[in-house]
Amino acid sequence: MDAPAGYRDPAGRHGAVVLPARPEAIAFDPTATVLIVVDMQNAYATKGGYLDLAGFDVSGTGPVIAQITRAVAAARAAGITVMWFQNGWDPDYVEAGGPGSPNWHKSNALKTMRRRPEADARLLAKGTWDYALVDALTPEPGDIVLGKPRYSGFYNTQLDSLLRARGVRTLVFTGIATNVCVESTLRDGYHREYFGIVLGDATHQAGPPALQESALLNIETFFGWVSDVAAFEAALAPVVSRAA
Ligand SMILES: NC(=O)N/C=C\C(=O)O
Repeated sequence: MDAPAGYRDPAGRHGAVVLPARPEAIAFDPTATVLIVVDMQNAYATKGGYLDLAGFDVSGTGPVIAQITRAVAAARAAGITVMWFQNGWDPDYVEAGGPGSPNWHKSNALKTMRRRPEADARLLAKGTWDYALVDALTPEPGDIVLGKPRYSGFYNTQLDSLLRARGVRTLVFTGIATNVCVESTLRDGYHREYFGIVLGDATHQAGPPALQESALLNIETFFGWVSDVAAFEAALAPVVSRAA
């Protein structure tokens, strides 16, 4: 949907499109927006990957992959940069931190490897199948692929510089897990003055379904906006047809 004449996005710019969302519609300028695909790695979305081995249900991730495919296509057609996050560490797990790091104690990947020695040195290690993006989702030239060592994409990465250098103000999120890396990154973005939007049907939780609901409710209440893929496609349609 095009914005009403003279409409400015929340940062005061013209040229915005308006996305129906909860708790209210949000305007964004496609030229100042990135679509972020969070951690769509085998670890999080494929049976036999980390989450599955750690006992989380990944049976619902197929539809999420399909929705992300649609969101990525819509973003590309509208000229929106697509960023792919990959969560994990070097093969020696130096970046994971040792017992002096809370990550060593809380990461269910590290805990699973300690509990299940047969999985050792496989989970979330760069260069492994577990770390790789799922086959169905492939970055293209012009996309940005960013590794990250903790839940938030802002922590110890170049994300903020990459966004600021491109004049980005709005982050549209898809991926896994809604309640962990999506929410952590969106919250960190909020504190850095980025507008965060989650396409809820292109995300999946780690844990019981109630966590999906509560993460989205928390985000829409305190940190950002929640919409869906069909609304994102429809909002961008005029931009795409102008570009064609
Ligand atoms: N990508 C994520 O949201 N990760 C969630 C849990 C983990 O990495 O242990």
